[in-house]
Amino acid sequence: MLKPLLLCRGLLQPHLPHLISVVIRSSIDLQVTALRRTFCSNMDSKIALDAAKKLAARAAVDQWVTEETKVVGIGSGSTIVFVVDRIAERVWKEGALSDMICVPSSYQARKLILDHNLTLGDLDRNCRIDVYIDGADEVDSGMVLIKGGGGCLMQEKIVASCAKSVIIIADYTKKSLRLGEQWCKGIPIEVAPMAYVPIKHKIEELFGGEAQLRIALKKAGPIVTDNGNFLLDWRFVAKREYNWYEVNLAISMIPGVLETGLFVDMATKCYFGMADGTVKVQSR
Ligand SMILES: O=C[C@H](O)[C@H](O)[C@H](O)COP(=O)(O)O
Repeated sequence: MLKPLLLCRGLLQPHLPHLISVVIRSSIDLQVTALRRTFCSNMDSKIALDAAKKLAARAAVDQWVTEETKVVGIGSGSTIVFVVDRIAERVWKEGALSDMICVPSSYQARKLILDHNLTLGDLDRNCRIDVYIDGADEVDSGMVLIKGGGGCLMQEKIVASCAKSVIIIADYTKKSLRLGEQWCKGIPIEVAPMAYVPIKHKIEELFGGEAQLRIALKKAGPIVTDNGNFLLDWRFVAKREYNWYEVNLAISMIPGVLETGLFVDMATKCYFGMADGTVKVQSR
């Protein structure tokens, strides 16, 4: 029994370095193929999602930004980029909307407006907004929104509150029946930095779940919003029935809370770009 084994070892020994390198190489090849596949499927889904966002943005702008629109509020995030692109196309290629003013809801929105050579406004001079357009992280069947996934919510809510109509644009992954079905990162809450610990405990005591300070990826420490504040992401209890109007009110009343990412009774219509190339419109 031992003899054939020893014989086999003796035969294999000179080839061992080559065999080891073949095994390592094929394992690396397998990993590279797996990575390439993940990258390609991520790219595919990014392309599909961007196409859906673009569809929704175009439909919303074409329907809501007309010659009668004098002031438009510009939201923040990745979807709003397609909105500003379409507005700029209408202004610069189609010669439309010549005296329309854009009011930003964030540093990013301000930059988008300036980069597209659109007219920049502000709430001091333009506090009556015809239409506010923005993205959302999730929209439930009652059109309650979660916003702030990208760190912007306070200025968004302020600008939206000055608008006659609030139009939400999103890809199909944002549409859900209940909050938390699609968006699992929690409800963002903007808080005064000195108060984030007591606020965290109060929210958890009142409504369960866990509120976590949002930590920056490329900076040691927390994310700081455009307004110099911190963000808590409150992961609520998925199975619990919440009355979002009351939850929003109660959290807003906690000293140090500056704004919540819960937008209740604000959206007029939501435009969802769907995977099949259509646009679904949801009304309140
Ligand atoms: O903080 C960001 C804003 O509330 C965005 O509007 C929201 O996160 C949706 O962003 P996106 O269009 O990138 O999905």
